[in-house]
Amino acid sequence: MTVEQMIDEAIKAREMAYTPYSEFKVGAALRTKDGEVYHGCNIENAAYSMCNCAERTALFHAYASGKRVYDLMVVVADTERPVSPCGACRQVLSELCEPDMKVILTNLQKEVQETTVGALLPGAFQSDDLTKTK
Ligand SMILES: O=c1ccn([C@H]2C[C@H](O)[C@@H](CO)O2)c(=O)[nH]1
Ligand SMILES: [Zn+2]
Repeated sequence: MTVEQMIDEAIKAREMAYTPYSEFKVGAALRTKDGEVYHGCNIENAAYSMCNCAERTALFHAYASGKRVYDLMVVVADTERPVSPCGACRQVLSELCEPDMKVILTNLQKEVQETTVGALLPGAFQSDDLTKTK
């Protein structure tokens, strides 16, 4: 699937969002190395801290389906500039995706900002940071 098709997939995924509190819909499309596409949308909750972002929905869907290697995520929202992923999603992406994986941030006008997982969160907390002194 091309980048242009992936953007359209993320736009379609956005329509599935459940956002009664923020009314801010976000969509994500994650392409696996073997060419499959997993969709995500944000899903909110009356207990606000339980809201799950589109990026994590897509990644957890792919991971739970047994897919482990990804080469592109597209994220879209109805924003003036390409949408900016939150810190929690940057952290989760840095755990489960390669640092050089491409991430395309966009909006409904299809203005594109291209970045990578590593560039989104330099200095991410990683498993080797769990090493204790004794
Ligand atoms: O990159 C982003 C930014 C925000 N949200 C969601 C979380 C919440 O449901 C709403 C407002 O923050 O948008 C995402 O899904 N992805
Ligand atoms: Zn997020």
